[in-house]
Amino acid sequence: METQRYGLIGEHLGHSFSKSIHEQLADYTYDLIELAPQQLAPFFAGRQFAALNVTIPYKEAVLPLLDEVDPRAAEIGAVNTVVNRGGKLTGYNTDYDGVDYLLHRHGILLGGRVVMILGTGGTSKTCAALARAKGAKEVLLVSRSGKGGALTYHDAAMRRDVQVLLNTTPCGMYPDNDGLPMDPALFPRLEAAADVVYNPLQTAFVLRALDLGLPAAGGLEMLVAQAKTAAELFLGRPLPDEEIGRVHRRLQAERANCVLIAMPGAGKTTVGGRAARMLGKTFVDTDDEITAYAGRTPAQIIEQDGEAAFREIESRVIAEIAKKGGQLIATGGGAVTRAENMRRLRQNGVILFIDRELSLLATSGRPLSRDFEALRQRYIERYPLYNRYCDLKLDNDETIETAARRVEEAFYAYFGA
Ligand SMILES: Nc1ncnc2c1ncn2[C@@H]1O[C@H](COP(=O)(O)OP(=O)(O)O)[C@@H](O)[C@H]1O
Ligand SMILES: O=C(O)C1=C[C@@H](OP(=O)(O)O)[C@@H](O)[C@H](O)C1
Ligand SMILES: [Mg+2]
Repeated sequence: METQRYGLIGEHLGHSFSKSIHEQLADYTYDLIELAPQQLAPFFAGRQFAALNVTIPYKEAVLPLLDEVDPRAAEIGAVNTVVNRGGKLTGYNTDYDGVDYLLHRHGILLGGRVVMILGTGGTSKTCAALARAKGAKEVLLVSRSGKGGALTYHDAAMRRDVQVLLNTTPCGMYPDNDGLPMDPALFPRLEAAADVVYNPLQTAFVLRALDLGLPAAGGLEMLVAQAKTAAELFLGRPLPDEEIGRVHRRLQAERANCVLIAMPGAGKTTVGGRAARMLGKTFVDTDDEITAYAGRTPAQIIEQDGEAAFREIESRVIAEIAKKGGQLIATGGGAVTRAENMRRLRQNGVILFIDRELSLLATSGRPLSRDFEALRQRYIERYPLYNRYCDLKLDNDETIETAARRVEEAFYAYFGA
């Protein structure tokens, strides 16, 4: 019975999406199997599994424990998939297929290009093998130490000819969400960038490249694509390529935050609470979180310490909230006044502007909306910001229920889920 077991081995698997992905792709049960380093060899010797995925820190360590290694995995020197066929263990590297899919999907070409790869670990080797196979003009590796033929970050920044930039380091990964391994803007000939990090959904690195108008992609599609190839090896039969898109869209809709922006009194809190229930998301109101953090309401902070002090606290609180996924976030009306807030909220979120006419905006309990002229002035200042930062815009000009339904529909439509 035990040899029917499927799953993922690694040291710490708490946050892994692999169980959800595999169980959407196939009908086996997929276990997350945490192993301490000394458990690895006995686990393999026992052979009590049908097939496995392997993650950090065991992708290289499993090599000597296998009977056979697929030539590509051997070339890369890392295995992420093991299949047990009648007691004989064969290792594969489907991360390669995952990166290949990701780049192809986003139209990122490596052939004839100068490709720079940040990091020198297992995924870096996978990307380098792919770049060579695609006929890259040059493959540059970058590491902090600059050992083993890699460039240091300092020297890497001098290379004006880089055309494709790939991040394989954990820089920018949760909870280091502000981390930027390298600024894509340093490279005048850059055509595209990709990041293998998938939490957040769009790293600071990916967002920076997108802001430069370049094609750029985060690692979630790669994760799904490598799982699809692994599932094919597990099952011994092909799965349709469309499965990758289907699972990816669902996973995105599940993980992404739905972020509401709008003028104070436009209905972010009220509509958001209802839309959160419809979307099955955790409702988070940044003003409530500020109250919990500071022990005073936003109105009290503004009255006692002024608006600037409030904005500081608001940014700190938003930075923490924005790191997590699966939430509906109702912001305060002034969140858009700081670009850093919106940059952080974008990492995991889709931004929805729920527009409500100036004359309909609620004003009670809002110190900044006390006199109409002040409110009108803010409306004029902020209206372009809500438009600039939103991915989607909808009107809150009927009932609260209707607005909530519009939020739900727009959010799913955004992901095609
Ligand atoms: N479509 C709507 N119809 C009627 N009242 C609404 C509508 N949208 C919002 N409101 C009301 O406006 C007030 C302000 O809403 P709130 O959610 O607190 O706004 P915000 O969080 O954007 O400041 C609440 O009393 C809410 O019930
Ligand atoms: O617009 C603003 O500057 C503010 C809006 C309020 O939130 P709501 O938009 O939910 O009213 C609250 O964050 C604070 O009073 C400041
Ligand atoms: Mg509110």
